[in-house]
Amino acid sequence: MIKVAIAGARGKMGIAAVHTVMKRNGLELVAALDYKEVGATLGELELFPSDYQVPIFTSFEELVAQTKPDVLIDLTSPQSVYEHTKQALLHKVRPVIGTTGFTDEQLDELTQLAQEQKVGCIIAPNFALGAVLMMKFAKEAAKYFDDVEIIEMHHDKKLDAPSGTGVKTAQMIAEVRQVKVQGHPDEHETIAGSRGGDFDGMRIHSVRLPGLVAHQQVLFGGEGQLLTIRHDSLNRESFMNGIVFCVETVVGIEHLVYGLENIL
Ligand SMILES: NC(=O)C1=CN([C@@H]2O[C@H](COP(=O)(O)OP(=O)(O)OC[C@H]3O[C@@H](n4cnc5c(N)ncnc54)[C@H](OP(=O)(O)O)[C@@H]3O)[C@@H](O)[C@H]2O)C=CC1
Ligand SMILES: O=C(O)C1=N[C@H](C(=O)O)C[C@H](O)C1
Repeated sequence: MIKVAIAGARGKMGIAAVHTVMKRNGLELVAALDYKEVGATLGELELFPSDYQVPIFTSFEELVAQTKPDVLIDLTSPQSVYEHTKQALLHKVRPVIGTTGFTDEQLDELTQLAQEQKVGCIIAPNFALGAVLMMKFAKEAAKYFDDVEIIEMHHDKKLDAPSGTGVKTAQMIAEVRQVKVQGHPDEHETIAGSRGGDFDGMRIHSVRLPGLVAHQQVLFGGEGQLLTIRHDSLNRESFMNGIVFCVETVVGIEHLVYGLENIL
């Protein structure tokens, strides 16, 4: 039995993850980590059935001492995720991280820490299988098309831009594409930001609208042709198989993995 703790259990992703872990054979939800006092157990919150007698902690040290989790799933916010991941690694609790918004420096530090601690850690900018395939296909296409624009579209409650998936897509493409400044060399923005974020000359555009969940198009342009690779997550269930896969995988590794494409 893998003992799991969840940070962010009250959130959109957290609620779905709590139900997923509670129902999954071989996983046991032993604790929730919150930053404010919201109740003694998840079952006391209106969000969950009353028989979800999972204790809620605001102190990670107490959570570890009392419930001894094997894995911490983090689905919180860009502000808290780095510290949660670091604390988990220091306590030898394996992090499975869905929260996005890491800086490159933070990823480097956590990679090093996981190595030193010999503790498995998975940071997955996107848990949905289709999104991982979209990124892989985009990397393949970029070998042949070096003009590319990424359009990521999310619900309007999202805190970080560009999305973790948008950044990861650009990073994967950059592994096979030379830096190239796109568009007209003399182009000029009459409204700042019109051409999107610049990643090695690729442009990333972030759309935020109520009604959206998580969507991305990667557009490649060539002489007389366009190639569009698109993925849509229509609900948060689309991420749950990936979370379970990561929890079951992270207990068998001793280093940090950034991106599901490296372990699928
Ligand atoms: N990797 C993937 O496949 C996916 C990743 N995500 C990412 O997951 C994260 C969460 O997304 P989502 O569920 O939509 O966001 P929500 O805002 O719905 O949920 C986040 C939850 O975390 C809580 N929270 C904030 N800070 C802390 C903290 N320090 N400790 C414990 N809980 C905390 C919030 O509480 P409160 O509101 O009271 O502050 C909230 O309940 C985002 O970074 C998002 O980008 C989302 C979907 C898929
Ligand atoms: O905030 C979200 O919703 C999502 N966040 C992740 C990201 O930033 O890429 C994954 C998915 O796109 C949903």
